[in-house]
Amino acid sequence: MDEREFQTADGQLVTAVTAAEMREIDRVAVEEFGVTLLQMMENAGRNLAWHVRQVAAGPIVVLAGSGGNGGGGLCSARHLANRGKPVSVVLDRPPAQLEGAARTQYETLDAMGVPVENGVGALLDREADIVVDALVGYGLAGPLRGSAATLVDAVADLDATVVSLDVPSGLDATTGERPGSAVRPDRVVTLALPKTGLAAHPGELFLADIAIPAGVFRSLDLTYSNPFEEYWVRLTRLE
Ligand SMILES: NC(=O)C1=CN([C@@H]2O[C@H](COP(=O)(O)OP(=O)(O)OC[C@H]3O[C@@H](n4cnc5c(N)ncnc54)[C@H](O)[C@@H]3O)[C@@H](O)[C@H]2O)[C@@H](O)CC1
Ligand SMILES: [K+]
Repeated sequence: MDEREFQTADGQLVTAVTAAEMREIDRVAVEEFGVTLLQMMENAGRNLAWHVRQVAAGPIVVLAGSGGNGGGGLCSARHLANRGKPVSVVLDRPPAQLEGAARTQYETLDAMGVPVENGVGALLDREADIVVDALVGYGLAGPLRGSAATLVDAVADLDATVVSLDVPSGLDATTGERPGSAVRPDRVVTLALPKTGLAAHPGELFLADIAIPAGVFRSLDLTYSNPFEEYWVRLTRLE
């Protein structure tokens, strides 16, 4: 497989990475370049919110897990609420079980009065023109389980436009396999570099800038030149 799996509209090649490589990029960004997770997440959430606003008007439901992916989704809910968009959140677990960055994002939403509930009943109770899928990203371990799986199965029965953050929840970011239930989104907003598992994604794919310095990629021997004129760029599979 050609590691430069994707290209921008003007033909620039963009290297795709595995989950392990992306985890290492994140680690080096934080530990060696001093970029914090919350800084990257703010860029992820702001970019994601912009894309959500492009796909439709109407009620938005953000599905969020407890990891970095969920944190990015929760951050996008803040940006959407700040613009007066009708947004609510459904978590895959009770808020008391959130930790770290996802907890930080949740507490801000709670202070803002953005509705946050958990479980599939909360999703089915809501009108959703747009579903933001931020349950699981490259941290997927095995087939989707529990409440995340139930939520993903319920999304398949909704007549809503679905935007996934980074990778569709349930999809293996490296191989593209679906070991169990998985979201089938209309649009994916992937972060920093596309993931190898997105090669077969049939919908729209956008790459969002989370402001990782080029030196991070180069220190890991990845071919990289900044593809961003704005804060995101459309990608297509390299034929
Ligand atoms: N630079 C970074 O590190 C950033 C990462 N971000 C996002 O964070 C993600 C990586 O974060 P994490 O490493 O925390 O991992 P994830 O958030 O991708 O996955 C961890 C979460 O998924 C759940 N999970 C994993 N496997 C599951 C399964 N089989 N069934 C049900 N639930 C399952 C875990 O319980 C946990 O809630 C990326 O995909 C990216 O979208 C962004 O939010 C911003 C910046
Ligand atoms: K996701």
